[in-house]
Amino acid sequence: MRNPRSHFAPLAIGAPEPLREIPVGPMRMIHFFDPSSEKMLARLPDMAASADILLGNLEDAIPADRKEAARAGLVRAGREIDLGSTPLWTRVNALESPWVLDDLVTLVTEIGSRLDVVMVPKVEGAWDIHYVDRLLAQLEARAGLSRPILIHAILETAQGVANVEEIANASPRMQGMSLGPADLAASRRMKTTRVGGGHPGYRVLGDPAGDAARPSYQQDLWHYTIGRMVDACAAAGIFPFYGPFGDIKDLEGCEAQFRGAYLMGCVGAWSLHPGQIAVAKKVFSPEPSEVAFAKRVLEAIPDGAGVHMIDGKMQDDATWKQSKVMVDLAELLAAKDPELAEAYGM
Ligand SMILES: CC(=O)SCCNC(=O)CCNC(=O)[C@H](O)C(C)(C)COP(=O)(O)OP(=O)(O)OC[C@H]1O[C@@H](n2cnc3c(N)ncnc32)[C@H](O)[C@@H]1OP(=O)(O)O
Ligand SMILES: CC(=O)C(=O)O
Ligand SMILES: [Mg+2]
Repeated sequence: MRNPRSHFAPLAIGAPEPLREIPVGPMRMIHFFDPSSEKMLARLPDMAASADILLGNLEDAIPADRKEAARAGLVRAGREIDLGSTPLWTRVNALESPWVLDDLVTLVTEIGSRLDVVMVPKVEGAWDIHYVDRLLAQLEARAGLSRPILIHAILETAQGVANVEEIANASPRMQGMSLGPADLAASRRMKTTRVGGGHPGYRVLGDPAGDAARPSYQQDLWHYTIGRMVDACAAAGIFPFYGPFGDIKDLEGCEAQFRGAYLMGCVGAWSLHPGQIAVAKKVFSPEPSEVAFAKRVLEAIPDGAGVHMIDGKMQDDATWKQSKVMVDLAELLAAKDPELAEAYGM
């Protein structure tokens, strides 16, 4: 941990000042695209209009012989394609890989002023963030950038989960974290072959009750990790995200998995396919009826004090704060989405 007095000092002479607050905008989905694919690049303006965040992926899913093409495609996207105000992120290759140094040097030098966040895979501890932190500062200084590029860590190794709090607090550049259920499953030696979602074998069985069939319920394999991630992120003032749901055609399963994460405190999830954008939008935008109720609570207790009854339910300071979370999110989303503004009466 750095001396608190120097925590917000730039890590290289000439690098921009670290931010005190992480920028907040709609973050319901981080939409992944393959920048080595001409077809996906051609679709980017449409994707930018429908996704909250666009991410050019350079790591897993990009084959070794297309790594350089992907990097070059992302530079082109950042320079030449009009993405409006949609934030542009990247996922660079893993820190031990032969590509990551060129990923960082090229992207910061060529499109550093357009790039909002660098997602770092397989983060194991604060030392990984410190490495990227210092390197980004040096590159930002050389490129003359005026705004720091933020870091988003993927939580996808057992060691990373064990160190989740120190990762969340490793740098003022930390924007947030995503669950990486595929690599995490492998790292933990879980016996699954899926990318996120549940498993029919992971369930609890009710006690025998005579001849009646015993009730049985599937459980969420990711509950524990999401809980740890949400607490670590909230405590550090950064944002937790569910990661990918790999069964592209199972939109119902995707919705259920995203909803569990939303209810537990995640602000968004990844979309790997255009069909998942609508799912994330639906799940991570609060229900109009919940927003209406939350507004009633805020109006009933305008100074956040005392105790009240609304529809038979006790309301006090704590429910006022919950309602504020809901209404603040609704206002943020409504400011950019006329349909939601109407649904929320804002
Ligand atoms: C564990 C992890 O690390 S997850 C993160 C890494 N993985 C990724 O980034 C995967 C990103 N997604 C993809 O590559 C693709 O969506 C796939 C391979 C999963 C499925 O692709 P396809 O089989 O082409 O799907 P499908 O046929 O339904 O695609 C329909 C259209 O959407 C396009 N499309 C598919 N995915 C995307 C995307 N992520 N962004 C933009 N367009 C897309 C296809 O190119 C196709 O376009 P067309 O109609 O002009 O031909
Ligand atoms: C998200 C990711 O990279 C994983 O699940 O492995
Ligand atoms: Mg992974």
